[in-house]
Amino acid sequence: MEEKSNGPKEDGNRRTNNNTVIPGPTNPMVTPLLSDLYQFTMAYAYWKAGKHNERAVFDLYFRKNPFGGEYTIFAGLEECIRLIANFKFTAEEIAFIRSSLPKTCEDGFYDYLRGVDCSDVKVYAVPEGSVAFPKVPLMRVEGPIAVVQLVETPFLNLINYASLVATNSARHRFVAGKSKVLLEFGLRRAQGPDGGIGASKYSYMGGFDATSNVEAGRLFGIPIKGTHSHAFVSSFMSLDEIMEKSLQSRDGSSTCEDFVSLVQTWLSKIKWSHLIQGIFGETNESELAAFISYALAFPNDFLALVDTYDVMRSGIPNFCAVALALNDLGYKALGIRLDSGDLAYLSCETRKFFRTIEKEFGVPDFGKMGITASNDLNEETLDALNKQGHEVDAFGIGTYLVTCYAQAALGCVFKLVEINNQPRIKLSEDVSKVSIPCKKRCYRLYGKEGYPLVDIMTGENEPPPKVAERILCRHPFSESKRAYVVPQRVEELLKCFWPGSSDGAREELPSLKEIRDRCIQQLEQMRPDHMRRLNPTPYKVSVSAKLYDFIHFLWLNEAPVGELQ
Ligand SMILES: Nc1ncnc2c1ncn2[C@@H]1O[C@H](COP(=O)(O)OP(=O)(O)OP(=O)(O)O)[C@@H](O)[C@H]1O
Ligand SMILES: O=P(O)(O)OC[C@H]1O[C@H](OP(=O)(O)OP(=O)(O)O)[C@H](O)[C@@H]1O
Ligand SMILES: O=C(O)c1cccnc1
Ligand SMILES: [Mg+2]
Repeated sequence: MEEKSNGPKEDGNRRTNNNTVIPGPTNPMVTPLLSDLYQFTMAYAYWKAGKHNERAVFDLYFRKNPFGGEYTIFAGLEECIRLIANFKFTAEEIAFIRSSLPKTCEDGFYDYLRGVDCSDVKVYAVPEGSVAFPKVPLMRVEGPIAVVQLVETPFLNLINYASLVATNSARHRFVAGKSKVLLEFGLRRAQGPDGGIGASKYSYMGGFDATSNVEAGRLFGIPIKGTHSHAFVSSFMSLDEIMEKSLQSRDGSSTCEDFVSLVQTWLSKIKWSHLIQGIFGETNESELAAFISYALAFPNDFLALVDTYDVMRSGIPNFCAVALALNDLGYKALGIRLDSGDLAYLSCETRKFFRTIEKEFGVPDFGKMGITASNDLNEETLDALNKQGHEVDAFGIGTYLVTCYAQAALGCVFKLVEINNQPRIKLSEDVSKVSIPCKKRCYRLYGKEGYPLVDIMTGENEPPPKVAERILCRHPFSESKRAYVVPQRVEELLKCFWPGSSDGAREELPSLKEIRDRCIQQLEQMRPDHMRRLNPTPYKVSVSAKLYDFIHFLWLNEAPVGELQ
């Protein structure tokens, strides 16, 4: 009989050497089989050649920042650590691999796979939520070559979209400005369930405030927020539909028996008021019925979608009538949502209307009523709205954010940089695709004004850059590009997040909120010219003089000399 399961622990979660439990990946589809077939065929060929336990070092990095920008947010690390902490093939998985590889593959390989885990693997990484730059390793994965290659594909899968959408979120936040509320509304348009969950998690990490995705709220503790849809408004036909018309005052001291009449009285007062007279005539009654019903359901959280029929002639006056009636009973309405039309113009007109109400009826703060806008928003439309001037307090953003419409993928790669202590290089006609060999250390050097100046990679055994000591930073491939830097602060970038079963210390996995705070803090400390949307200044990524010389020595060594006939 086949053994039932050889998973790590009865509860499926792996206990680490410092005895904390690291749960499995959030998505149960993330298993050791969530990899490319070629990782398994190579594993077999390594095993057959007796090479499978050779010690390899791989770097995971990207070559170019996304969205035409000059920075990237690193995200997805925790899910990678969850995968390797629990990396173990089940009997069923091994049976499937056996059925998928050629019959000629020897049984010993499957015995080997049965014993594979990541206790001999080490993962060094930049903390999740960090601002990161091209070519600098986001992760360095060391271990037996066959095992490390098996995790290449899931690691890239877990990092690429996560980092792309976190960066997209940070870019939307940058344009919207700190004071605006950003709501992620993308679940319905996301690339499947995992795309939707990932979008909510990593948009929050990148600086969004909340999501409409309830499951993401449950899984990650992200604040969940929402309004209502046009369907709710158009489902009502008339005020006669409202059967239960009473509403208790907020403090419970009295009850308004006919809230509908109270609203109608207010609508009439608004219509004939001195400052508003003539702006609107008859509003849409079915819309009013929808608003009243929503207010009766949520007197403390009343919010209305005002663009189903006509924003200024119906939605806004109807909303104000309900909000004023609620105000009589001690409740404070939250505001409105605009989902079509010219959002700059409509938000300004709406604000004027609210201020007029405040003045006319002496209701404090009515002019500050919340205005949410949505409808195919993206970086460009946010920028256009800013330039025109608008009165929106919160933006609901879906499709463009979660699908990363402006750029399909980040393009992180996983490259072998060392095997059995021998540095390896991958050459290319395209210099930007030449890999940087060696097991490396990476540092961020900060200048006098507190901004990061340059990232520098050195060989593993080189002495680290020191504060107040001049160091030569060289472009990895361009001979003439170099600069001396005297750092005021030196930050080592790669930290050990998975020491395997070795005694090394392991960085704790921070909460999502802590990662988000780190991300926001890191973005704030960047020099503004790296962050601007139009022609941002590239951030410098460099290597030490010693590593530079070694790269070029290896390059010459590995590149065949051409022959001219
Ligand atoms: N002031 C503005 N400046 C720039 N873009 C805007 C402005 N206001 C709205 N937009 C954007 O313009 C687009 C308008 O979409 P569209 O032309 O489909 O009209 P709509 O308002 O959605 O109409 P509909 O009533 O059919 O829903 C949206 O992407 C929206 O984000
Ligand atoms: O526009 P997005 O950035 O994707 O944000 C989410 C959108 O989803 C909802 O409506 P939906 O698009 O389903 O219908 P509608 O366009 O007809 O309002 C909502 O009203 C937003 O407009
Ligand atoms: O709550 C909302 O307003 C919402 C949620 C998802 C998509 N569009 C809007
Ligand atoms: Mg839409």
